[in-house]
Amino acid sequence: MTEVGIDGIEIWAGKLELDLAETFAPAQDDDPGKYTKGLGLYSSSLPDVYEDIVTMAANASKRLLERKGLTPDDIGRIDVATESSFDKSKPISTYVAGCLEQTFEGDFHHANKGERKFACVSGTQALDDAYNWIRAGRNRGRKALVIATDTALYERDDPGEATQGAGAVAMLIDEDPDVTALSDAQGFGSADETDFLKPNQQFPSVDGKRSMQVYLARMREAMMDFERNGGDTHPDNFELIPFHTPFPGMVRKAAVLGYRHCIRDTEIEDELAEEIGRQPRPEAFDDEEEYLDAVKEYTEALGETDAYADWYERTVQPTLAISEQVGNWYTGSVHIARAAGLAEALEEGRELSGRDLLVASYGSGAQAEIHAETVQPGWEDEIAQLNIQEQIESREPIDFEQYEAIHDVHNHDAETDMEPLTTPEGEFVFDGWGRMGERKYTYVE
Ligand SMILES: CC(C)(COP(=O)([O-])OP(=O)([O-])OC[C@H]1O[C@@H](n2cnc3c(N)ncnc32)[C@H](O)[C@@H]1OP(=O)([O-])[O-])[C@@H](O)C(=O)NCCC(=O)NCCSC(=O)C[C@@](C)(O)CC(=O)[O-]
Repeated sequence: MTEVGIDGIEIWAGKLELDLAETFAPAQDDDPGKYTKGLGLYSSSLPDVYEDIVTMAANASKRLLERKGLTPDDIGRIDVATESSFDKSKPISTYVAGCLEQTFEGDFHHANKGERKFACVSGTQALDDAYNWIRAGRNRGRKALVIATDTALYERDDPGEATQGAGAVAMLIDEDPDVTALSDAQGFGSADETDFLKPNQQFPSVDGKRSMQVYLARMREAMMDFERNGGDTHPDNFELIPFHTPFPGMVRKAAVLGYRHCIRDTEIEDELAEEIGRQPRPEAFDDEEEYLDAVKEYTEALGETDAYADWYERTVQPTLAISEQVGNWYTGSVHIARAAGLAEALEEGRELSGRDLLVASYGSGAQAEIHAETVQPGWEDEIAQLNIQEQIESREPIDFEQYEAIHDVHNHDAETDMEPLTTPEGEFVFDGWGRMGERKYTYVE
């Protein structure tokens, strides 16, 4: 059967840079180590005055379509995943198509457009929808444009403020893809949770500590479902494991638990037995608390082993290279983790073609999804085109006062007037309001 998957990726980062250790930590009276060592974050990317989820999505998409030599006629679907939508009826994909039609010949009038919502996991769900549409043979030779775009802002002084970020990831989904082919096997872990939600409000209500527990619980469920579904989870069989990355510290916590789960009853557990013993099994304990204490002790010891450190260094650490500089991009987060991992692998000259990735997506509320992807022969050329590191380096650093003002600019309830801090060039910009309250966009040469 023809492979279906990601044929191209482009990333657009918000143009402003808030340095967490140098600028944010002192203003919050915090030790910088909380951000850099604890959360694993160095800076956040934030949108300038003229940027929003539409401009970032349209700018990433324009670059992707141009690079792939495509016209609107080649696109049969535009799916946008976001949890920062400003419109409860008109999907963001229509705004994005409107932008692109300003610069491309033709239009997207025959493309099916929509918007996906399930917190951060909706980026992966949109990918899934596109995959299923092509697999069902309803695409008539056309490709799907899947975009994950968010401005992840929290209420000022919410603990989540440290993890903010803004950016978009545009992905082209097609037959015979150049980057990765998606597998059919999937695992889900899904439950009605109230850990992070936005009931008719722009900024989330968050129970941060609980959200971390829910993330871990749903990931575990998804992993077990994936295994029941025939999915292979032997840790040595994956070159990279991109996780949803609200902040790298969260992934550090998930990775050691995942590794413990996946080495159980494998030769890796046997080889480590001499050093740290075998994993505690519940049947060996009369008391659940004693069992859980033993598991905690084993996990801490496992995290200190060379076997774990080598595995983490090879499969997980490379996926964090973008997130640690840009923060949480919600729906785009796991997709920048994939791109970061592939970009690091390319730089190191790793041969990944034909090898597998295990992709672990998550959205609060809450649902985790796990699937495998196989890296395709064209991945090196595709990944070499990414310019996200240049974007990160050329962001405009902002001081705390500017940060406070820019947070207000993007706060739907605040009235503020601020001059942009950067000058747009060759990109779509927000250009004021239309007669029905719609946002308007224009292309700046
Ligand atoms: C995550 C919290 C709760 C943390 O906020 P907090 O409570 O202010 O931070 P903390 O005090 O727990 O410190 C964070 C870590 O830094 C350490 N630390 C402290 N000081 C230092 C120091 N000097 N030197 C070194 N380390 C230091 C500290 O020990 C801790 O590490 P841990 O104990 O957890 O390993 C907050 O940022 C938050 O509420 N974030 C938003 C929610 C979130 O990101 N949850 C993640 C899971 S849910 C998810 O991923 C879904 C999401 C959020 O993306 C939304 C969606 O799906 O739509």
